Parts: sequence; C-alpha cells; structure tokens
Amino acid sequence: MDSAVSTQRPLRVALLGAGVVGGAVARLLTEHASDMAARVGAPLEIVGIAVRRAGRDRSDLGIDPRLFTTDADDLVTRADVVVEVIGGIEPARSLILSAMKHGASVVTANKALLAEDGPALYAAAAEHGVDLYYEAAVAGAIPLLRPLRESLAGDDVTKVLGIVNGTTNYVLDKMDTTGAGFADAVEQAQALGYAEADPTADVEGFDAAAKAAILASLAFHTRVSGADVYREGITEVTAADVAAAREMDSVVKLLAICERTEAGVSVRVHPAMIPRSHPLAGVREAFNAVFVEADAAGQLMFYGRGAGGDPTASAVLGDLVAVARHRVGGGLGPGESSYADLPVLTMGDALTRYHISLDVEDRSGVLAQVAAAFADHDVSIETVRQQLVREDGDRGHRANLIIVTHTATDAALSSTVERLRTLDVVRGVNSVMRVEG
Ligand SMILES: NC(=O)c1ccc[n+]([C@@H]2O[C@H](COP(=O)([O-])OP(=O)(O)OC[C@H]3O[C@@H](n4cnc5c(N)ncnc54)[C@H](O)[C@@H]3O)[C@@H](O)[C@H]2O)c1
Ligand SMILES: N[C@@H](CCO)C(=O)O
Ligand code: NA
Repeated sequence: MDSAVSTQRPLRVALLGAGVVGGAVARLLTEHASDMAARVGAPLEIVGIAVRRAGRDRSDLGIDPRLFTTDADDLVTRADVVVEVIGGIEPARSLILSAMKHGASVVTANKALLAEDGPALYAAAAEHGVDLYYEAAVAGAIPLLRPLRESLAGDDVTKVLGIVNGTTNYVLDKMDTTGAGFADAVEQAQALGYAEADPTADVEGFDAAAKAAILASLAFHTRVSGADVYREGITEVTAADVAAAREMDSVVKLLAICERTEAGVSVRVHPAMIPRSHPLAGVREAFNAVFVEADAAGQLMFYGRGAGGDPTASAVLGDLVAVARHRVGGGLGPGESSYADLPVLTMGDALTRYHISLDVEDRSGVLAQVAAAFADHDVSIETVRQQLVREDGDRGHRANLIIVTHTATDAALSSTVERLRTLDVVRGVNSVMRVEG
C-alpha cells in the first residue's frame, strides 16, 4: 500500500444484504482490500453487513462475524458509502434515502427500485450532494450504463436493443438446444444464482422491463419508468413457436428494445424471432448482449455475463471504487439527465414485423381472404409459404400457411391477427411472434 493510502482515513462501507450478490461483494472486497485501497486512495473498511437473519453460518465469506447486523436502519447512518443489494422496493428505498440524508453515497444493483422511483433517488442524491451509481442493475458485469451515461454523453443514441435477462435467455436456450421443459430450465437458472428471488420477475419480463426503462432513460435523456414499458414475458412461448422459429432458421429470444423515433421513444420487452445469423442469436445460456446505435458512433455491441454473484459483484465494486474516489478527491458523478423529456409512445405505435403461422382450409379463395385481412389493415406481406398438412375429413385438405410481414405498426399487425382469428377458413392460429433483426 502506498503512503498516501495509509495516511487517508478509511472510508466506511456499509453493505445491505448478503445474498448471491452481497455475499460475493463482501468476499471480493475482503480478498482485494489492498488493491482497492490503492485504487481509491484510501482503505475501504466494511463497518457492517445488514442481514435479515443473524446467526446463520456465513464463514465462507471470510468476514468477521461481529460485522453482521439485523439493524440496517442504524447501519446506514454510520457509513460513507452504502451498497444496497437487498433488492425489492421496501425497505431498500427507505434505507437508500436515509443513507443519502446521512451523507452517504449509494451503490445499488436494484433495477426494480430504479425503474419505479429513480427520479426520487436522483433528487435525494442531488439534494444531499452524494453519488448514486448502479452499473450492476442492468446487464450485470457488462459496463453498459457508464458508457451510456458518460462515454456517449456527446452523441445521440437512437436505439438500444438487447438480451438483458440471463434467466430467460438460459431457459429459451435450453428449450431450443436440449428440449428441456420450461420448469426444469427455470430451476437450473435459480440454482446457478441467475434468477431473482421470485423468478416471476424474470419469466414475466418485469426484470427486463425495469432494465429497459433504465436504459431508455439514460439513452434518451427522458424519464421512462417500468410502467411505461410494454412487457410480454416468455411464459406463453410454446414449443410450436420455437419449432416455427427453427423452420425459419431463427431462434426465439426475449428482447429489450428502446428506440427513438420522430414521434418519441418506444420501449418494449417481448419475445421475438431473430435469424440464427444475427449476433444476438449466438448469445447462449445466461449471457447478455446489448447493441447500441448512436448518430456519430454508429453501432456498438456489449457482451458478457449479466447475472450471477461474482459478475454482478464486479460491477458493484467498480461503482464502489468510483464513488469512493470522489470521496477522497472531491467531485461527484453525473446526476439525472432528463432534459429531452420526449414523449413515451404506446406499443400500438411501435414499428415491428410479425411471423404468423396459420392452419387454413386448402381450397380456392382462401389465400385471397387471408391476404385481404392484411391489405385491409395496410400491412404488407413479405413472404408466404404454404405446406400441405393432411386430409381434414369432409372439409378437404388442410394447409399450414406461414406469413412474414413487412414493418407495420404493432396496432395494425395485432388487428390483422384478430381479423384472421375470425375467418371461417382459418382453422387455427399456431404461432404469432414478432420478428427483429
Ligand atoms: N443475482 C443476480 O444475478 C443479480 C444480477 C444483477 C442485479 N441483481 C440485483 O441485486 C440485488 C440482490 O440480488 P441477489 O440475487 O443477491 O438476491 P438474494 O435474494 O440472493 O439476496 C438478497 C438478500 O437480502 C436479504 N435481505 C432482504 N431484506 C433484508 C433486510 N431488510 N435487511 C437485510 N437483508 C435483507 C435477504 O435475506 C437476502 O439474503 C437485487 O436488487 C437484484 O435485482 C442480482
Ligand atoms: N435475474 C436477473 C439477474 C440479473 O439482473 C437475470 O436473470 O438476468
Ligand atoms: Na452493467
């Protein structure tokens, strides 16, 4: 340790939560204490770790057991930096606000809270002159928020598109490659520490929607909350959808899509087919990948581990070093930037493409009726493929019709599907999936 470090008073770090992420943060912070001190310019001293249950054996973390406390309210009043890795809205929000009020900078991995109440946290940070950093909240270990918030601050971001939930990517990957069932794959993701405490947040797309809100807010200098994000999870993705994608030489991925258009910003999370040749199709297991498009920079791609204890702790510790440096050398990181205040569009206005697989009667005039449903909604068809399926009793042959559209508004596309469902000649809608890439 250099002499400058040893003469600085230690910075007091309070850790809230010792679960998957908190445990990894505590262990790595202890193992790398002298390097961290050299990088910060002062030693980092853990003054306490708030846990829900005292007395549990946590000897694997290599932490003095006397540091564990169940009194988080007290702990946040006696720290220079508070690291919140409890998750959820309360008591995380009250603890963060109290920490700031008592002068502490905050590092958090809590996307749910940021997407629900980010502006209030930013306002409190500004009021009390402290930092709020949260790189771990989106795409875990991948440096993504700092590039958006700082490196690209001089550019105009037009689109952010990516896979930001490791659990669902793991599940879809296992369903595609090993034929694993949905429940088994979710259980494996939980055992590996990828899933949220309640995996509903992952599989229903809430986790990805929270991340999309954070990404859109930073990318477009506009407040976007989790509630503004159109959301569909993966629980409705069927084996038929995965098979339909395979037929198209495509895969199904849960995508987060943030776009700036003439009219405003569109932010959505839903499963979509992407061609196997697309770089996002090659993102396997619990990995994350995010494309960013900016006017001057062009296309950028970020790839890495988006979940798991150590990868997430890497991002938390990077933030901890950044805010601790500010404590030593003065200054603050950037606060909220929402000056652009662009309108957030509804899903109906989003521009997308659909892949639709229909079972139809195979006789004259059927294609014309189907085509008319598209034309009536001003949706242009890109390709149509027909396969004979089998005899269907007295009703003659049945065929499988696979239609891929050109780009249209989601409102026009979904109305088209509604119309198709009402046609007598359409015997069943096998699969409807948006297409990206
Ligand atoms: N696991 C990941 O891969 C990952 C990745 C990125 C971000 N995150 C985020 O990190 C945060 C923590 O996630 P995790 O996976 O470590 O969850 P976890 O459930 O493993 O850990 C949370 C811990 O907080 C404790 N806790 C709950 N309420 C508490 C309270 N009032 N006081 C003290 N402790 C309390 C729980 O007992 C638990 O041990 C969440 O916000 C999550 O969204 C997780
Ligand atoms: N549950 C989240 C953790 C990372 O935020 C995921 O699976 O991606
Ligand atoms: Na990150």
